[in-house]
Amino acid sequence: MTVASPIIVALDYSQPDQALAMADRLDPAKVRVKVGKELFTRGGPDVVRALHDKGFQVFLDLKFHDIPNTVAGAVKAAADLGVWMVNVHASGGSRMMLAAREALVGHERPPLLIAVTVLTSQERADLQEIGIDHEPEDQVRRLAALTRDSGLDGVVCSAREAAMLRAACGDDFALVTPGIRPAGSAGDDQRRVVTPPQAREWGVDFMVIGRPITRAENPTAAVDDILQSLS
Ligand SMILES: O=c1ccn([C@@H]2O[C@H](COP(=O)(O)O)[C@@H](O)[C@H]2O)c(=O)[nH]1
Repeated sequence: MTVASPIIVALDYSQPDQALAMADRLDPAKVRVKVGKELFTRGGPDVVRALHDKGFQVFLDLKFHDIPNTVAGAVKAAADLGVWMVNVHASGGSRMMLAAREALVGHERPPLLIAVTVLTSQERADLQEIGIDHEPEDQVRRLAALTRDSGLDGVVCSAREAAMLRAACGDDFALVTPGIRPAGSAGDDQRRVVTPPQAREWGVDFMVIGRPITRAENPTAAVDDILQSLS
């Protein structure tokens, strides 16, 4: 299935049935879906298989961050599950990312392998309390360069950093951006937020969108409205 749209819907549910019911209201020709920590911990690989059976490409967002050997094994397991994209934390360092990359060499259908830079829920004060004394943008720049030099396919960042990273890392480096909020919608726990049209203008490849779609009265219409705002 070729999906032209940049939207990845975050299926953050406590019950696999709820996630699959939401998937039934979405069109795999219009969106991809994301399985994160809560849903995967509840539903395991079966929920990913069920989404594949419904025709969706799946971003497995487990943000692996561990010693190189452990992360390599986890990334290989994700590839064996047939996911479209998987991620690690760039702050795990280059040896960890190189091991993850290496784990996919020769795989029949390797997923895109990307790394999280600075969570979109974090701002300067959050970095400061863990000993990082500079702006999120500077930390994102540093971790994106490490990710690119480790041979990964792209990063998770805020769309606020997309134009800078596009210039620094080139056109083939995937920019995957959560923290997307249509104008007027609640920011929730996100801090570095951007509207869909602005994200598009700043050059993102994929927009991860959860609550503005999954908690909308009509999720199908919410997707169509966002797509319309991008056309
Ligand atoms: O930096 C990051 C990395 C991942 N996420 C994930 O994206 C979605 C966003 O959901 P919303 O409901 O649209 O806020 C969520 O699953 C996060 O785990 C992120 O937000 N920021």
